[in-house]
Amino acid sequence: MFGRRSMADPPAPPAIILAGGLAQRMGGGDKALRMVGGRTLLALVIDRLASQCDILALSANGDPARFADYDLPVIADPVDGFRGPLAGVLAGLDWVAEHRPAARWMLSTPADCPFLPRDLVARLHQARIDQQADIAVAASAGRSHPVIALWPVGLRIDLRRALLADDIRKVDRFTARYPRAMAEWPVEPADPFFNANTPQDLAEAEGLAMREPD
Ligand SMILES: Nc1nc2c(ncn2[C@@H]2O[C@H](COP(=O)(O)OP(=O)(O)OP(=O)(O)O)[C@@H](O)[C@H]2O)c(=O)[nH]1
Ligand SMILES: [Mg+2]
Repeated sequence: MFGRRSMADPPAPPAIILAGGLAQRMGGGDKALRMVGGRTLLALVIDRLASQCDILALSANGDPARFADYDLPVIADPVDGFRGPLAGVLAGLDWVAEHRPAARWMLSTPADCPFLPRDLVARLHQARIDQQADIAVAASAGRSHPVIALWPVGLRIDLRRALLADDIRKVDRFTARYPRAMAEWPVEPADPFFNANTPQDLAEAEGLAMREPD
């Protein structure tokens, strides 16, 4: 029947906000704590995700005290020596398996996308169901955003092996091994996946934030 799902809506997933990178293009330090419109990127991401997710956790290394204002669990990357967003995804999946054992899915997003869509989880789940895929990835303007994705928690076993044994670092290279759904968002009036990599991007985000309704 049109407009009706064959299954009950999946419960809101836990989400991991990736903030464990070196932010080299930003000049180093914590990109997540850089300001846009008087608020940190992290605060803006939390605002976008809180109503869509069961619990939020932050993927970051070093002293967690610098994130104390946000009242989130802070999860360090595994110490096996691999780096990159997949290390944060794996740490997140392991954390979810331990702390949310009933959860089947986990959302990942970067900490530097301040305008994430409010229907991110709903549309990723729908894409996964419609396209009969294991992983759902966000896209805009015909480009996928590999770290903005819905992951099955059970994939952590394969992911650990891919990182340790196969030396896989690129998110795309790993997810390409599985049936993968894409959910595309419109870029008008603005790309919801705008991400801030450089100080110039922060200045651009200021302008975009002023046009946002909230
Ligand atoms: N947990 C974790 N997250 C990472 C790691 N590397 C990148 N990320 C996160 O993945 C997301 C996308 O990465 P980038 O936009 O390249 O961020 P970045 O690596 O900090 O920035 P650059 O050094 O300028 O490339 C960001 O939210 C990063 O914080 C990592 O080694 N561990
Ligand atoms: Mg990087």
